[in-house]
Amino acid sequence: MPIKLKGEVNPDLNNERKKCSFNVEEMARWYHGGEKKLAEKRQRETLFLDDPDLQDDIPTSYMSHKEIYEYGVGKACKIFTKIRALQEEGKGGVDNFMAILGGMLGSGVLKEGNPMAVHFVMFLPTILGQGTTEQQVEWLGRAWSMNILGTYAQTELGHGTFIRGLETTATYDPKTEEFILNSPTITSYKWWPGGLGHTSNYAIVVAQLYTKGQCHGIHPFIVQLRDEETWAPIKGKSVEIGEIGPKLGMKGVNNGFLGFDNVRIPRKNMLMKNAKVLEDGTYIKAPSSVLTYGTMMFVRVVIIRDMANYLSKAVTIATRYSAVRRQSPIDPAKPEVQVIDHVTQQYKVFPNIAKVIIFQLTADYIWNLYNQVTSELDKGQLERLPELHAISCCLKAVITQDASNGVEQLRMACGGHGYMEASNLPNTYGMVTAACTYEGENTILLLQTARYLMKSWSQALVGDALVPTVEYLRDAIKKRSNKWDPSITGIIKALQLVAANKIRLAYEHVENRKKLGYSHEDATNLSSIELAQSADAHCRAFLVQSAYEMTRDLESTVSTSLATVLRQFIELYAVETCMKYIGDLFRFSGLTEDGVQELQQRLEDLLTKIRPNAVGFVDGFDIPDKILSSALGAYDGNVYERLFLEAKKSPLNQDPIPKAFELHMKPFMRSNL
Ligand SMILES: CCCCCCCCCCCCCCCCCCCCCCCC(=O)SCCNC(=O)CCNC(=O)[C@H](O)C(C)(C)COP(=O)(O)OP(=O)(O)OC[C@H]1O[C@@H](n2cnc3c(N)ncnc32)[C@H](O)[C@@H]1OP(=O)(O)O
Ligand SMILES: Cc1cc2nc3c(=O)[nH]c(=O)nc-3n(C[C@H](O)[C@H](O)[C@H](O)COP(=O)(O)OP(=O)(O)OC[C@H]3O[C@@H](n4cnc5c(N)ncnc54)[C@H](O)[C@@H]3O)c2cc1C
Repeated sequence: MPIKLKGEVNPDLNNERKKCSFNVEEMARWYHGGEKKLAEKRQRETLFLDDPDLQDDIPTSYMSHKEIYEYGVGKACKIFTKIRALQEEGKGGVDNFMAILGGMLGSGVLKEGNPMAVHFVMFLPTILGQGTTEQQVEWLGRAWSMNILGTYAQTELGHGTFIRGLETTATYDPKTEEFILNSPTITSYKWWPGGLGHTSNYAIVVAQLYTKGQCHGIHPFIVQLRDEETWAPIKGKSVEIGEIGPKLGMKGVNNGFLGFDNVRIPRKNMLMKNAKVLEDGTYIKAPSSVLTYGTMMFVRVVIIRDMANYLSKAVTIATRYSAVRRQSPIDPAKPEVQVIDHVTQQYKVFPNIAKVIIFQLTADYIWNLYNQVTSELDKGQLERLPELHAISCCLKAVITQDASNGVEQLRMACGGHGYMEASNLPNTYGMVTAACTYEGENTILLLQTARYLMKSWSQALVGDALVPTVEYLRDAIKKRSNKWDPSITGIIKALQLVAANKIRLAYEHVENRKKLGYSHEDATNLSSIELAQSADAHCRAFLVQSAYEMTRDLESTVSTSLATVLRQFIELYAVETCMKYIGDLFRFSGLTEDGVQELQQRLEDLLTKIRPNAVGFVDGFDIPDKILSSALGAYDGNVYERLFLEAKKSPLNQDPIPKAFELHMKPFMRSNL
């Protein structure tokens, strides 16, 4: 019997949708920032997803490495042609880029990643944030219209995290008013930049600046890599360039390597909004050396929404599949149940739905804070930069880690079929887990936050004023333990108390080690497990608190029925966080055994309350099938038919007798007859 799609929605999914107690369209409006934004999102999606030129004729899974790249570049060009047209009509602006470059619409039209993404995510923002007005005039127009394509070349084969240790040199020659770029060692070769391999003809290169025989640390330079007409690497052998080879995921991103042999660039190509080199080689310092790190902060901030997007896709797939999949009766006398009725399955899936909401709210918070602080920086006010750096580092680390764990958990929640590429969960995992490493490896970002927390603790000890994100430390100094209070505000206080005590202990252990004669750096390294954990605890308390505060007036903005379900998810997030940190809560918050049992009961009650709304809730994320790209997660729930249709696409299934039979198996199987 030929397998066809039925054209009907799976009856179990139909029933789920009938059970939903709130209006899904209202949820979509709330989640996407209001009616206007939702309508724009849908228009944009229709424009891209219905374009015949942007359909996937062959799944990329069956393509070679080279084909994936060529196909990706072709699609990227089509995508940006459409974006250009929208710009010309005055539609969309930055929202279009946010959508098309990230894990929602972007991943729907280009599953293996976009080889031109770093052009918009880092090349342009670096020129904007670190170039002078003249440099912006010179470069931004051509870059914005994509007449040149750039990347951000910072990481080297030998150094990614410790960027002060980068080895590429840019030595100023006052005679010609040029910088000479060199890669003195194999470890100094640039390694990793997205699109560097074959897709960019310019790069922001981060290199050690030498002038008048002195090193002034790392600075950004605009360097041409390829001829604009022929695309040949410039000046014969002086630039060595290529791509680094296959990776776990992001297979279409064309990450590259790059080496310099006496490559000369004009003085004006050093980005000089902050530090400067004058004609005679005189170096003028920036108001703060960390301003060079600004682009990294920008990307850490935008990654948060990207993680919410990827997780929302994974959890939509797993929730719908869990409603369609029937396996094992609960009562042996009755039929097999939908797997979503197994409570352990609810525990795998629903907390991940909650995380999407929390991450989305956090993305709004951090984006607003980023915009406030950067507008202050433009006026020369640097006071709030350390706070933004501290909170963005731990949020990037915790949220990428949770999203990555979440996608993997959801893949497993789909059993064997989750392991199929046709589920789109393996590819989603590849995209998300990369974010745990890029833009600052997560452990070192937690340690950056911890560095700030140590300073904040010492300020709290002497009664100095504290910024809002660490204000709770002041109360914790007065009160080291608490009486357990199970309300949400009580949970927030308890999580803050855990964080504050972990910060205190890490601080005391660093200080004790210093008293034993260790240097500050060695004492810090010896205490770094506790330091990283204190930053993690700080971030988790922050996530619950900010979600609670950002939804304080929920009842006045949405219907009671939607507010009720949203509150259930926020409460589930808070309770699940407590259950994960139960040992810490016992240590520091006055939680008792009775309190734990109450939390367990509450967790189970919340799963039961959420159960009838789960499918409706993920429908409210409003993710079109073409973006989900999943046989398991499509709106109609025709899982088995779709899995079959996908399997039929395998090149091996195009011929009933495989070539390998005549070639290898037959001679082998008959050789011992
Ligand atoms: C016109 C333009 C429009 C464009 C529109 C387009 C919009 C696009 C939006 C699209 C959204 C789409 C979704 C996103 C999709 C994502 C796509 C994927 C792209 C992949 C990109 C990946 C790219 C990369 O990975 S680039 C390389 C990144 N590398 C790193 O992150 C390196 C990590 N290392 C470091 O950051 C540092 O080395 C560090 C911090 C670990 C240590 O540095 P250092 O040794 O100098 O510091 P310390 O001694 O520890 O500290 C000194 C001092 O500085 C403070 N500090 C450190 N960093 C910062 C900072 N960034 N900001 C502020 N302050 C900082 C630190 O706290 C210390 O302060 P003290 O006061 O002394 O304590
Ligand atoms: C998919 C992808 C895309 C990328 N795109 C770009 C790009 O466009 N441009 C670019 O310039 N780079 C890019 N990168 C590089 C990326 O930014 C680095 O890989 C990242 O910053 C981590 O650095 P590393 O690889 O040197 O790791 P390492 O620093 O070598 O980390 C190895 C281990 O050492 C630990 N470690 C290192 N230092 C410390 C410390 N101080 N304290 C405690 N532990 C420490 C880490 O925690 C980790 O466990 C990309 C990477 C990936 C995976």
